[in-house]
Amino acid sequence: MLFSPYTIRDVTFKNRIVMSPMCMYACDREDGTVHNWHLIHYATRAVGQVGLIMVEATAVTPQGRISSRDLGIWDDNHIDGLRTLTTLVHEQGANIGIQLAHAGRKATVSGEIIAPSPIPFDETMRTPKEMTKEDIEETIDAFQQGARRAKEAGFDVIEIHAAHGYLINEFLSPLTNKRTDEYGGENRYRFLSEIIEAVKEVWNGPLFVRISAHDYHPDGLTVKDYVEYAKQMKAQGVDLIDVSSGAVVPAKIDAYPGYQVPFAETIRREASVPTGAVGLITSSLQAEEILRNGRADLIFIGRELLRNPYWPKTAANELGISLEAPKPYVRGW
Ligand SMILES: Cc1cc2nc3c(=O)[nH]c(=O)nc-3n(C[C@H](O)[C@H](O)[C@H](O)COP(=O)(O)O)c2cc1C
Repeated sequence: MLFSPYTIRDVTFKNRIVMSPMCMYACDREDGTVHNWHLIHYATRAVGQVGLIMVEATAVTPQGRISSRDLGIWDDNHIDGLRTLTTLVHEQGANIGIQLAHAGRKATVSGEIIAPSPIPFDETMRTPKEMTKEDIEETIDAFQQGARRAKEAGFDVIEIHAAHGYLINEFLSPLTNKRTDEYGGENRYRFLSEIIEAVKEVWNGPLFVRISAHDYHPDGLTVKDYVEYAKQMKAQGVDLIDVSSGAVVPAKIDAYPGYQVPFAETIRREASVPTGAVGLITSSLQAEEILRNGRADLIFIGRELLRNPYWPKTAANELGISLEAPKPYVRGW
């Protein structure tokens, strides 16, 4: 299963292994352009036979960066570097996606930060400005422009980052969205819904959304709420939900191998939508179990792929599968 192809729309990934989006804070200037370092980092995982490389959270506005070293997609000047990246990864036989992101109240860049409501993340962070209707419209447009640039740069997949307490997640959760207008209360899903619509106007390829399926707070959301959100995403044409959890508010999370898989499984079963599982999945047998039991459709691997860019080869060896050598031919692969 782990090494069987998977097709979404017109794109077929050669296996079910996805490099989970991971910010590397590696831009050497503050303009968000791709650096040679990114080319080496991602292309190495493509040589390592990852099926789909998901590029890290990439900011749709300068103000939406987690840090000043984040990758950006807020300007047409970003397209060339991103196109070099997609070309290199394609040459090595992998698919490549990009995670479009806005950090909201968790942005650490200088200047004003924005959020649905003026509540800081914790006592160390600044109080964000409550977004006006105009801010909301501009941000939705920034996601659309980001999607257009991603298409021009040759990406195969777009993932909207709606997890980990960043801007979209802040709209979804009642802990961070105290608005009384049409984006609050019962309508906390509206902001994400309008972003999905805007992205789909310019993008008809595979569309993923990453969610945090649990707020780990007594007044926050749980996977039950996310099943309802997932049904709406599916109805809007989202192809796969990448299921993570937490970080809307500071919380202590009991993380153990595969701890988020039950969320991916529940959403897959109850919303009838493909899911990706992520979180301390480090062994091929664990990945096979998840896929064979229909708990998720794709396996997102994070830190294990930082430690071992050739993890798919390790996994294939464990499963007794021989992989085609990367090109040009690698002796002893
Ligand atoms: C250094 C680092 C950077 C990360 N950056 C992102 C990111 O840009 N977007 C995102 O959705 N998750 C991000 N994550 C979370 C990972 O994608 C993944 O969900 C998490 O590490 C759990 O998977 P793992 O146990 O396989 O590492 C990051 C994690 C790490 C360790």
